[in-house]
This record gives sequence, C-alpha cells and structure tokens, in this order.
Amino acid sequence: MKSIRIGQGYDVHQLVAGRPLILGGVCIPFDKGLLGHSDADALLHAITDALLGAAALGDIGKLYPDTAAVNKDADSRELLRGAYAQVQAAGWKVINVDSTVIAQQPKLRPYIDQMRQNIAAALNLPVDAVNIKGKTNEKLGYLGRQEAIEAQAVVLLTAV
Ligand SMILES: Nc1ccn([C@@H]2O[C@H](COP(=O)(O)O)[C@@H](O)[C@H]2O)c(=O)n1
Ligand SMILES: C[C@@]1(CO)OP(=O)(O)OP(=O)(O)OC[C@H]1O
Repeated sequence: MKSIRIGQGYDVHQLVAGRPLILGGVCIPFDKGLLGHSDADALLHAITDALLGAAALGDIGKLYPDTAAVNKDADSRELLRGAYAQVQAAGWKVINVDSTVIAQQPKLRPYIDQMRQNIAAALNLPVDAVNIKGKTNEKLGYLGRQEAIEAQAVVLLTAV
C-alpha cells in the first residue's frame, strides 16, 4: 500500500476596521477585515500549514517570512500554490482537505462553495475533495467578541 500522511494547521488573525475580509480567497462583504502581513487569509494559511506539516516541510512562516517585503499583501492563494509545489516536489499529492473557520460574524455559508472552488483549483483537486465548515464561537472569548477569526485544517497526502 502507498504511504499516506496526515497534517493539521491552525491560524488566527485579528479583525480590524479598514481591512478587507478575505477567507478561502473570497472577499466577503463585512465592516472589518483580517490584519496581517499578507492578505491575512486565515483559512488558506491553516491549509498551507496542514500541507507542509503532512510533508514534514515546516510551516508557512519558514517559506514566507512576515519580515520579507515580497510577502507584503501577498495573495494567500499564491502562497498555497507555492507550498503545494514544494509538497509535490517531495513526492506527495493531496487526497482531501477538511477545515473549520470560527467566525462569530459574518455568516460564511453563502461563500463556502466559492472558497472550496478556489482551494480545489490551487491544489488541482475536485471540489468534493475540499470541505469547509463555518462555526460561531457561541459569543465566547475573543472569537465570540469578533476580535479575531480562527481557522483549523487537516489534509491527507498520499505518495505519488
Ligand atoms: N460564521 C459562521 C458560523 C456558522 N455558520 C453556519 O451556522 C451553523 C451553526 O453554527 P454554530 O456555531 O451555531 O454551531 C454552522 O453549522 C454553519 O452552517 C456559518 O455559515 N458561518
Ligand atoms: C503569511 C505571512 C507572510 O506574509 O504573514 P501573515 O499574513 O502575517 O500571516 P501569518 O499566518 O501570521 O504567518 C505567515 C506569514 O509569514
């Protein structure tokens, strides 16, 4: 049997006024957005870390330091594609992705299908190999107070 690997990823970014809210490569209408060096797409960052973790290639900050001017305002779809190129060069391909975005507001459901399509395109996967779940934080803590949005992801790789 071909070997398989699992990886998990996590990210959180602060929600602030004056920034666009970008999740899964979708710009979501909202009165606040995520703060970061890049476009701060917490979902794509969590998936990128899950990919790199499964292939034992470190983490997103190792590939794309937040001190590098080239990464300023980067489109996280490009970061995800670049990380996946390294994962593929190491002899792996993705089987599937599952993820959770914890956002008290806004409701993500209307945007989930477009996010799945963006992630599937970046990873050369069928859309039904990518799942995204939205959760509130039941108004608890900093997520519940809409001070941040968090994302968690797992990916499964198989040897090519
Ligand atoms: N930002 C969010 C949060 C939740 N959803 C959807 O609502 C359902 C219920 O959420 P709970 O946190 O109350 O369990 C959840 O299963 C999602 O379908 C959402 O779309 N966006
Ligand atoms: C993506 C990078 C690089 O621009 O910066 P941020 O957008 O701040 O995101 P984070 O998830 O904190 O870490 C990875 C970074 O190195």
